[in-house]
Amino acid sequence: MRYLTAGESHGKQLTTIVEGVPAHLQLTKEDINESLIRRQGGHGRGRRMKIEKDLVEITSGVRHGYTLGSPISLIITNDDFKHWKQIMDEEPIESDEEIKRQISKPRPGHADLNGGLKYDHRDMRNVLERSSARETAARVAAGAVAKKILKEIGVDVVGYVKRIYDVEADDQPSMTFNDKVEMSNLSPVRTLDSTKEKAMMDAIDQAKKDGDSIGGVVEVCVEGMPSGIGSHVHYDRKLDGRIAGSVISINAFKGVEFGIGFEAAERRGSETHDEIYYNSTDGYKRKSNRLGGFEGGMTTGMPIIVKGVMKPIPTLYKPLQSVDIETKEPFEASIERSDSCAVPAASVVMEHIVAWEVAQAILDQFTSDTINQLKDEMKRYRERIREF
Ligand SMILES: Cc1cc2nc3c(=O)[nH]c(=O)nc-3n(C[C@H](O)[C@H](O)[C@H](O)COP(=O)(O)O)c2cc1C
Ligand SMILES: C=C(O[C@@H]1CC(C(=O)O)=C[C@@H](OP(=O)(O)O)[C@H]1O)C(=O)O
Repeated sequence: MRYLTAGESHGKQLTTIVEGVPAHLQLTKEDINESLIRRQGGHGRGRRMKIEKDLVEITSGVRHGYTLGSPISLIITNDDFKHWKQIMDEEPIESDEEIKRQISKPRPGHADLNGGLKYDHRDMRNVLERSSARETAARVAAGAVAKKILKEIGVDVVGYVKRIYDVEADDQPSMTFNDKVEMSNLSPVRTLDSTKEKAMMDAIDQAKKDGDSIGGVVEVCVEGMPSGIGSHVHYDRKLDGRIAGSVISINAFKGVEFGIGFEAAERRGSETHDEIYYNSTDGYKRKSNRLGGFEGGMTTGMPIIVKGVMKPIPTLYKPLQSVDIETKEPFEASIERSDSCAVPAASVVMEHIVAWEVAQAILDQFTSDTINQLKDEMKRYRERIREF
């Protein structure tokens, strides 16, 4: 299974093409819209999210509510396009006024300067339109399809906010999967403790008031995975590696860890590894899950627990220093609108990105022309490893 996305932030639409989805999977636009709407939520978003109402149109690959096995194309319209028609027009530039609107002032923390240098775009709008995290809506649409496949084989994925700036969400060892699902319902930030929710929102509001921005940590949990998904035999088949790369590819994500992650550096081996036991009902199990569900690039059968850290949003009302590429003179970047914190929204993005990687690894491993073939193969595999 693979996917491609296309679309500029203020262009007409975002397009996702998903290829390799098993036939006969029940899929409606509502399945995808639920995810898209969640991604638009969260405290700290700017004015753009008031303009957009992300709803998908399925234009191929699905008929009468079921996948055909052919490529699925998904369209999300940018409602803001109506305000940008002239700026985003594909026709050649005609007026001097349009030339004057070109962006020659790269913003620190964005792709503007590097992309301008690489692609020889002196109008850096040609870079920022595609580097914008607007693209994550298209990726969430693909992830929503992946989540539908996973649901059929008893695998659930959920993402939630773990930390915003200096406020850590509760980390109760007794936290159930349902608690995590509860935390994933942004309203507009969700933790199990309303005082923490308020503290997170206060931190976001304070940063905004100061003309600044803040980041945080997102956690994703995958339940219901059998052991042995992924592979140790080649670097690019290691599922933890694929997930890590994919998480870092989310705009503004700077770090990733599985289970105890970086804390492993401060622990002894006896306090790090997950001991194995066996019982005939469950097969091979672990007494702990410190390594977040991975050994040797393959799943251990314990929940996958993966965290990603998001840097503070780079566009600030309190401007940062940069250089105008036309005059080579310093300037201070001023802005019209921006998110001040997008960690809650990013928790939805990361959930869908992890779901995609997990589903893709499963489809690589099992025959999956039809969803029933996949279900049968997974069932047989689960039985085999239980008795192994
Ligand atoms: C959901 C989401 C929303 C974002 N919103 C903004 C924003 O409003 N303003 C901004 O400057 N950056 C925003 N970003 C971050 C930038 O897209 C990102 O920092 C930039 O593309 C550079 O990529 P890099 O940080 O990965 O190097 C957002 C990121 C995500 C995931
Ligand atoms: C549009 C989305 O996020 C955008 C991501 C983004 C950026 O620079 O990454 C900048 C902002 O866009 P604009 O400049 O149009 O206000 C965000 O709103 C979205 O998440 O759908």
